Amino acid sequence: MENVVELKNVTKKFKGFSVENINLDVKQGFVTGFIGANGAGKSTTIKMMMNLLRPDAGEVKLFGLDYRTHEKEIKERIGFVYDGNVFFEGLNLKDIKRIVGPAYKRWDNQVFDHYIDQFELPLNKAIKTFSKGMQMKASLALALSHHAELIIMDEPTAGLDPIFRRELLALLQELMVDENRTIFFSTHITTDLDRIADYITFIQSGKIIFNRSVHDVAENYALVKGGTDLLDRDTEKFFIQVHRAPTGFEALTDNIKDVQNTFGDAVVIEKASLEDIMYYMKGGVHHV
Ligand SMILES: Nc1ncnc2c1ncn2[C@@H]1O[C@H](COP(=O)(O)OP(=O)(O)OP(=O)(O)O)[C@@H](O)[C@H]1O
Repeated sequence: MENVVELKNVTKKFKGFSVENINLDVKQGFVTGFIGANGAGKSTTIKMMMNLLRPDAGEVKLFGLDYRTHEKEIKERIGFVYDGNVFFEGLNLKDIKRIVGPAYKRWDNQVFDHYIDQFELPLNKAIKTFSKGMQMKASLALALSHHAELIIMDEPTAGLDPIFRRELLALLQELMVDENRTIFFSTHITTDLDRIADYITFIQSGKIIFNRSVHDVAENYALVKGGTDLLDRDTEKFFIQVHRAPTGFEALTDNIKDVQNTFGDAVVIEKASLEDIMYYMKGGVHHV
């Protein structure tokens, strides 16, 4: 299986925060969702993928190529969507089409017009008058109009109303009919990922905790509920984090087999959602 993005031992240090020694492969032909708490390092990682930030150490490769020698070729093949305003504020979409289009070899006016129409965006109004959601749509229309193989998005659903959010997810699914296409996007709305993601990358405090298929995540993690009398030094080792309440405990495990063998019917084992996993792993992964 080919990787369209490869980060090898990538480190970026800021004052008070660093992305440490990240290794991350993004697989071609799949949708990967990038999750993590506020300030976990998602945007920093994405910026390094886009060469908007240079790592202090390590290697960043897109399509097996290095930005130092193939920047233009790499950028031709990526569609980038992010929250910040990428456009000159005074310009309208007609101007932007005229300016951005010729910069790409595979720019397709017809596709651009199609999305502008579908997203109901005005061509003649200055971008600065657009709402946040409209700006995101405009950014998306531009990213989709040059037949990009890899779509990288930093929180594309932020600021979108629930209806358009669903439409966007349906659109992304349609795009994936092209088997060579890859989508990598960060989000806080983990239910978006239930709909379309094949892989989940989870970052916490600048470290990649896992990069696994949705199936693997579902198979490996579970929520366990039971009476606190079941907990002792030995049994607590099965859990990543335990929350105690007067009515009993609730815990996340990545060791479902041992939990089943030890507790049998004395506990309830439930599917852990991505939110559950993020919540219980907050503050670091440590077996209690
Ligand atoms: N240019 C910079 N200079 C100094 N610190 C920075 C810089 N860019 C990011 N940081 C810090 O790095 C940390 C990670 O930020 P980042 O934007 O990557 O997080 P994130 O996971 O995208 O968060 P959010 O979900 O809130 O968007 C934060 O503590 C932020 O303050």
